[in-house]
Amino acid sequence: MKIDFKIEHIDPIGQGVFKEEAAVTFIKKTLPGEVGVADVFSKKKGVQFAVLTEVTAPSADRKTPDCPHYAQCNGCDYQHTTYEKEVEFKKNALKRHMFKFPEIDVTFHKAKRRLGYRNRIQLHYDKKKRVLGLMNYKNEIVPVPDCKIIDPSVAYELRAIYTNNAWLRLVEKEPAKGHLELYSKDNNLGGHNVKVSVNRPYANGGFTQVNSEMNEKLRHWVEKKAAELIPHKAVVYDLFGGNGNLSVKFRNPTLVVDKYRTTPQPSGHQKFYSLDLYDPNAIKKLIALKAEGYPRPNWLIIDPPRSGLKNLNEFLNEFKPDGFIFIACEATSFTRDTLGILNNYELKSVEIFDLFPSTQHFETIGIFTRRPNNA
Ligand SMILES: C[S@@+](CC[C@H](N)C(=O)[O-])C[C@H]1O[C@@H](n2cnc3c(N)ncnc32)[C@H](O)[C@@H]1O
Repeated sequence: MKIDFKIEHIDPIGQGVFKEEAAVTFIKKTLPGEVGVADVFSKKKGVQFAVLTEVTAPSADRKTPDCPHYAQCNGCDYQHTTYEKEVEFKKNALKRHMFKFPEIDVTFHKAKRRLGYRNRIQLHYDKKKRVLGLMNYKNEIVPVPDCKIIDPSVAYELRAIYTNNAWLRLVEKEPAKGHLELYSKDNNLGGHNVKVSVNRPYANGGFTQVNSEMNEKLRHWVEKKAAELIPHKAVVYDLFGGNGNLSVKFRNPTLVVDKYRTTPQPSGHQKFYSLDLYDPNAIKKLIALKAEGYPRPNWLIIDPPRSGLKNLNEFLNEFKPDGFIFIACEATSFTRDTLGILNNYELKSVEIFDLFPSTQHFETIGIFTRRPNNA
């Protein structure tokens, strides 16, 4: 069904929002004030999603995307405007989304590079259709041989596996449909050590941040904040800590907890513990560690996957940390998980780290400290 739209604003996941009395429609790759035509592909109780077909009155902020696949591919969301505008839309979307929180300024940490930063890409394949690429909104595979957000070494390998459908050889003995992942072992730091894995779990070998340059910036920022806020001898639990990335530069004794025990970086102050933090008994298991000589935490670093940590309040009620740093990959899980704890914890600052420029994603980081009445 075709509809005429006029966009009001951009939401936290990069979609243009068009409001009418009967329905709210979300349309990607549009800009505030733009008028045009879109095709509705999903509709449920006054909420619908549409794909852009024509912009009849473009915004002055619209520009030609750098990537030739942008119109078809679902991987990027902001290449139709400048990076300055992307930054503004992301910041405004978060502020609008946090309307129930105390008025607090949001500090935005921009990326130096908007393109050529990702050190990995995961592609879907279908052998029968001889197609390899990223999914579009209809779950069809769109070939992306010239993807512009991956780093040059991954881009080089990507073009090589597309040339004469070379990828078909890689999946010869594999199921008819599946996925490939190309990843730079040098973490986009200028090397050419790109590996391809076929039908292995995503981030095979353990989670690492896809944007090494911005990850470095984030790590330094967390280190600086920890030095300012966390007393020297305080114990830190780095929950959803992966390989200890965020707490690696701390001086505090730190327990890194993650379900998928990865290769820890050698670092004297960190200990590693493998635990499913979504397990209903996770808190009990953490408490039991005391008997094994792990002191209870005074501060928490919490960096969950997109699904967030719905029972954050249970962790806080049990450990009563003096404070915690919450790092959310989704603004929606940030507000959902932390809104209910504001009686006991004060939100001191909110930052955005743009680890995923050109796309809808960004990291939202809140620092919370315990209120004096929450003994
Ligand atoms: C956003 S990453 C953050 C990792 C780490 N803080 C970093 O900066 O590299 C989320 C982490 O959660 C871990 N994870 C996913 N599900 C989990 C679970 N159920 N219990 C514990 N950890 C989990 C993943 O292995 C991953 O390391």
